[in-house]
Amino acid sequence: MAVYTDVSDEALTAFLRDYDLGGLVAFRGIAEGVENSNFSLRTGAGDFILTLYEKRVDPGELPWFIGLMRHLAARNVSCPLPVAGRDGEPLRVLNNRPAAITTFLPGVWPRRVRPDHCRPLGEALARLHLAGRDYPPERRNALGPDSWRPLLDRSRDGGDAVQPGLVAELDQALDRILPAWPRALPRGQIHADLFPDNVFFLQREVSGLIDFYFACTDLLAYDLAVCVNAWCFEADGQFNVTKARALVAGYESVRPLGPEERDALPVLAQGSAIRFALTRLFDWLNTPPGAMVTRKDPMDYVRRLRFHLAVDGPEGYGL
Ligand SMILES: Nc1ncnc2c1ncn2[C@@H]1O[C@H](COP(=O)(O)OP(=O)(O)O)[C@@H](O)[C@H]1O
Ligand SMILES: N[C@@H](CCOP(=O)(O)O)C(=O)O
Repeated sequence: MAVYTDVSDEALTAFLRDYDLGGLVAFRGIAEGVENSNFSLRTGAGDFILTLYEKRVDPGELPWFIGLMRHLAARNVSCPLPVAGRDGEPLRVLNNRPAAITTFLPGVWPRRVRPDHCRPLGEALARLHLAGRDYPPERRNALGPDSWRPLLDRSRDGGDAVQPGLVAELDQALDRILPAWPRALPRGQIHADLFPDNVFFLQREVSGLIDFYFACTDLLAYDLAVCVNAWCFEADGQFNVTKARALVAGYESVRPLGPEERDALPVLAQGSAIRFALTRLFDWLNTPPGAMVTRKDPMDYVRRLRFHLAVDGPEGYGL
């Protein structure tokens, strides 16, 4: 997480009076992350995470996210469990922001992804998809294909300063991706942002999945394509086929892909790459000065996009 909104000790102490968590013991902002303000919190009852929801989270949708995390946790997916206040309500307001306390998950996210992270990741992703099947409420993917051109429009003015010709390149990619986008693949609840910094490991096994605030109801195989992008490229931009094979094998050991899902992987990976290129580009141009946040380079995802646009079929991913 980042910290966009500061919280004073006094405000936090008053906030905690609505919970049965004992007194405040320690509290600090977490610099990692991009979207919301997060704090690590220790009280008499143990360790927790305090989240203040920021710009991209619609407060009206928070009950959907809270409900999904509760649903998944009840089905043995290790994810943050929202903690209710004394009135039974997990969602409150702090410093004029919607806020929630969730359980702290043990584990460490991989700073350097190895092939042996990818199989357990694939298994965990597929388990999440299966556990989400009986969570009935739907949430539209606000960062799905219909949002990509409008998102690019919002970066049209500054985009070419990041790299000359970038806006035209992204326009052309959208001209190709949008008409080819598959609409009839299996759908369900997806995480939609399962990057390494959202997956904790302990002793080579996945110990926790965090950051469900992009989760939505969309194509299950799109979630796998997000992971191909986030886990299967090296720092120098090279695609690592061994990681991709391990990721897909782990996924299929729990939920086999249909042939139409495999065939769609290239376009799903193109779409996922442009989605992250576009949000990173927007943030690159619009992050408020002084925010405790590290901007992410949109070009990392433009380079992945170029790779996927050159792939013909699932064979390009070693499948
Ligand atoms: N439930 C949790 N348990 C342990 N650490 C957490 C938890 N939630 C968040 N964190 C810490 O906060 C960091 C950023 O969280 P994240 O949800 O990715 O933020 P953002 O939504 O801003 O991207 C994580 O890398 C981790 O260090
Ligand atoms: N994963 C996204 C940014 C969202 O940040 P997260 O910390 O919520 O995962 C990216 O890398 O562009």
